[in-house]
Amino acid sequence: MNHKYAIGLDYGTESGRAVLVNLADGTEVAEHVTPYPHSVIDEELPESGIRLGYEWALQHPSDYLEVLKRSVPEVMRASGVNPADVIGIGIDFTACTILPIDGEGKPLCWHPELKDNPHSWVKLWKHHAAQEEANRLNEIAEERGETFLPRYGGKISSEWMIAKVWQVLNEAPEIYERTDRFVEATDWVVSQLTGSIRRNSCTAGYKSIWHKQEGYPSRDFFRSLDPRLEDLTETKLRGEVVPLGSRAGGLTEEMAEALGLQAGTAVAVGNVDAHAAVAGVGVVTPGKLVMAMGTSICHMLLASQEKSVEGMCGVVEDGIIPGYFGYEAGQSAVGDIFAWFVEQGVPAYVLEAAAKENISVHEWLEKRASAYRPGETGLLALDWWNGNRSVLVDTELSGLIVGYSLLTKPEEVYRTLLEATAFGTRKIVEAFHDNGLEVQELYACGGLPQRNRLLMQIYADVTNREIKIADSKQTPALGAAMFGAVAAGVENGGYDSLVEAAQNMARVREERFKPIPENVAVYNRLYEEYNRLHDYFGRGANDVMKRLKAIREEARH
Ligand SMILES: Nc1ncnc2c1ncn2[C@@H]1O[C@H](COP(=O)(O)OP(=O)(O)O)[C@@H](O)[C@H]1O
Ligand SMILES: O=C(CO)[C@@H](O)[C@@H](O)COP(=O)(O)O
Repeated sequence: MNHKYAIGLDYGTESGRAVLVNLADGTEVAEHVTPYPHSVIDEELPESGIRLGYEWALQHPSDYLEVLKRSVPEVMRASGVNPADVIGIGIDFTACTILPIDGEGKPLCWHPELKDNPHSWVKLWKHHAAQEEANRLNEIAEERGETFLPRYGGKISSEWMIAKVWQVLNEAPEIYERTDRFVEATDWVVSQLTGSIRRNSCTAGYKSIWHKQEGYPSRDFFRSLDPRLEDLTETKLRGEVVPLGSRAGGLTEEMAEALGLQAGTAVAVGNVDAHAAVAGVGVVTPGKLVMAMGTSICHMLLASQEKSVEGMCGVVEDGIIPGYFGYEAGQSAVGDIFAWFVEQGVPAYVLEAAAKENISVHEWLEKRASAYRPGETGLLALDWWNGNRSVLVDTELSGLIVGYSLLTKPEEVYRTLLEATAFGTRKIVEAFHDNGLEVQELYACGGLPQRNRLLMQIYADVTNREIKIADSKQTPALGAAMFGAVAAGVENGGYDSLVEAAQNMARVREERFKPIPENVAVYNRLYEEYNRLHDYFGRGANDVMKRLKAIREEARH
């Protein structure tokens, strides 16, 4: 039998990977990861060493091309598959990760005369320096009674397109002026493959306030933000918005040669990592919440109706799986918090003990932390090390741990951080469920479920729900490959619809994490305490976290 294949390209926060997938059953035939040579640029610009502000997070667009040029030929070489049998390519990316480009599609930071200006670079999803713009945008939208606000849980995030673009305008008007278009990185990479820019409906909907029926907010709204933004959507955000699952174009001759594929191979319109993962775990119906668990968590849910839910990131028609309203919520740091603790918070004896046992520090801490019963540490944390995405939508909030004593051990703190992120997820699950969007079961994918069993048991206990785990280690890439297969179409050996692709290609593991009743009971009590802290520090009763940030800013200048 002559098998057909698609390549899924998954662009994460630290690295990008290519996965070659057999379209008959979703088998991942070969995969290759390329760490971004410049990683996350959050302290100083490459070469010039120009210092960046506190909440900045940039990337180098050349790193994205490096992923294509290293990882695609590598999966082709390793698999030995004939390029003629690779019929589609799909891409998923972190979002909202944006860059300013010139009229030829070239990133502004590639221009020697602009590269020393930090605003000419890619702003990564976790760039949080546009909070002032986001606050102002939300105030104005609320005053004007803008109807788009409820679709975004009442607040537009500083992580998203309009706040980031407005920051460029405020702080570097010359860069704004030179920008022909601001584009999502996912659309830019697709344009590098096909030769033309097509904006995808997913990032347009979730991150750029675009609506299938209503389009972008009015000129009047943008003028009320800043008269210079009045024509933003017709100029620097211009471009047809194309539904997810469509074909963006065919691979150019030049790219085909560089990647070892055939020119004309179907390329799907860009997608978001977490969103591609929903198809990747085979969820194509309502009631199943998918958690893409990595440096952050994105929570995705399908429904047949549009409802308002506090603090959700957005509801977009056809935004995840065509035919449904797709809901997204999230936590802006999860694995990142554990990484922070491992890198900054553990004493030397832990590092030595882990090295002696030949396991990672995470594994060492997990093993020790597993010996504790829920509640036994006496500690409780608020998981806001990178602000709060849902349900408070406030990047100015920060982390907190209560209950330290002279006896507190590193593994207890680690366990507390795992638990805090689980409480953050429960808050999101309840926000959906209490607003009439039922959440019956949880599906988990991403790097964390594969690496930390204690974490997954805690999530099952805290949410009191069974969790199914994706079989694939590369679920977003598998999902992206499905979009590639749909872009190619059944006539080329692909699929007619995403539902069909998911039915044939997606898998979850047999093993499930089930809630343990006695743990659930203790976590219910701890969650009440979490909720009290959450509302006290997060809803204005005590803005100490914001005051501390303001004092820090003053001290730094
Ligand atoms: N054993 C572990 N337990 C908990 N977290 C871990 C473990 N190993 C790695 N991590 C965290 O996983 C995160 C990376 O997740 P991954 O899904 O691979 O990346 P991304 O979110 O960039 O796609 C990092 O933040 C890291 O701290
Ligand atoms: O916000 C989104 C999607 O909307 C993510 O791209 C962002 O949180 C980054 O995800 P990762 O943690 O890198 O998987």
